[in-house]
Amino acid sequence: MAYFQVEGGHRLHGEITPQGAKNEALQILCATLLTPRRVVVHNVPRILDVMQLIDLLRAMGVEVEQLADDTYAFCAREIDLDYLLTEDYRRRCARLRGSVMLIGPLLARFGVGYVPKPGGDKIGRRRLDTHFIGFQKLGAKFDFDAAEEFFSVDGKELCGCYMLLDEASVTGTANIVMAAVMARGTTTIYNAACEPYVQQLCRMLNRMGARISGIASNLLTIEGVEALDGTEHTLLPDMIEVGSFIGMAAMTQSELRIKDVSYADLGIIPAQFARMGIRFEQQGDDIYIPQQDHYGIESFIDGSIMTIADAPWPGLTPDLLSIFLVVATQAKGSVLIHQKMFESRLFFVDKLIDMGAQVILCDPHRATVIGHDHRIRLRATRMTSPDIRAGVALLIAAMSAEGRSTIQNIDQIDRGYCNIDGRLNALGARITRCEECG
Ligand SMILES: CC(=O)N[C@H]1[C@@H](OP(=O)(O)OP(=O)(O)OC[C@H]2O[C@@H](n3ccc(=O)[nH]c3=O)[C@H](O)[C@@H]2O)O[C@H](CO)[C@@H](O)[C@@H]1O
Ligand SMILES: C=C(OP(=O)(O)O)C(=O)O
Repeated sequence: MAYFQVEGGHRLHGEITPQGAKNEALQILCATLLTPRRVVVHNVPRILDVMQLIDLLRAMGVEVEQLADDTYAFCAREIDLDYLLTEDYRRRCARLRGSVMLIGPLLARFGVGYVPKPGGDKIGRRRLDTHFIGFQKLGAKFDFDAAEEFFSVDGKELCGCYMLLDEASVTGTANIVMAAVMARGTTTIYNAACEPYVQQLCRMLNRMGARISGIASNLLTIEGVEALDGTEHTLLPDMIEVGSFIGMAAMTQSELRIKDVSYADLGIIPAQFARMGIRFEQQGDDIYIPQQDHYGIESFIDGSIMTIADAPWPGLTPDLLSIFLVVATQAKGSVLIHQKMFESRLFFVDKLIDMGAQVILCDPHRATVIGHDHRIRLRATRMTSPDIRAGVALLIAAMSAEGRSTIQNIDQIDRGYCNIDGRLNALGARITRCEECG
């Protein structure tokens, strides 16, 4: 199993371009199943989750052609529906969360969809009720084989309707939208997730001939059409990578330019880093972070300790809270990190505590961090990456620490960050990828 050895204490300098967005890529690649025509996707990140989904599509019968380093053409002329009942399909789906979004397009186009319990980060309960209640509202029959952990939906004639989602699930909204684009009549989805990646999906579907309005709001209206055409689509830069790099620059006291971030799509993320006291400038579509010896966390106006909490878009994405937490360990001041959506995502703080960080895990959802203001450095240690974002948070901690740290289970990091060691070493980091057990 591969691991990283990280020599801490080296400042970064230079510029870095974020990869295409992982979570958008997973939606967009699934949407290629909606048409027998060719769909070309640009800015595809070479990360484990995306490569595994591409392989899975290929195994289902999709013709996949790599046109350039980051550009792929997909043509789902024929799909082998029998393959969906094989052990190989189950095994591949179980490797990533995004596989759950195969079911909406399959249902729309072929009247059936199957998916085993999808993979992804083990960060707490990750229910799929929203997805399947939505399909049922459209008229599909739903079955869950609890012993096999296998979901099936069946519905040859989907019918548009009004639905109020029980939660603004990101993949749930994407899945239901994809199922509804070719349903008969009009579907209205209230309490829809509206983050930029869902917006991007809806815009791509409209370019393919779908009729979706209300994009960027939580009320989507979809008028069903007979069939969809091919298109070309470019993925947005990954906002979680952008946030990870802002945090990394602050924590390692580095000067960094993050190129082409699509600033308008970052929502509240820059403002939240500013509240941590991190200075940066928007320059064109870049974010420039000057070298800073100290950053001080703001208090609330009434003087109380600030809370950084996640919320459905346009609130702060839960995927950045691990980064905020690690950055706070070297800030001046205190902050409460409140991870509301996932209940098992903060346990990695034990490792930060081993490294000398002042963190109190109040309960599985909340941690209080008292920053060292760079007066005490973290100590290197040996750790394991429990999930993709905690993995990068630990990498940031190791890069700022005194001495040489080891991070195991880096497959978790590779799931979502493309060649992270190579790209950071080009900026002055000292990360060595080792292939055997360390
Ligand atoms: C492949 C992919 O795109 N994964 C992302 C997607 O996962 P995913 O689509 O699986 O996440 P959901 O949006 O369904 O829900 C995330 C968690 O938040 C809870 N929840 C959600 C909405 C809400 O209004 N209230 C609430 O409590 C859910 O119960 C669940 O525990 O969105 C998550 C939330 O941004 C991100 O962390 C994941 O990186
Ligand atoms: C939770 C995440 O991913 P996934 O939904 O793919 O597990 C993430 O990207 O932070």
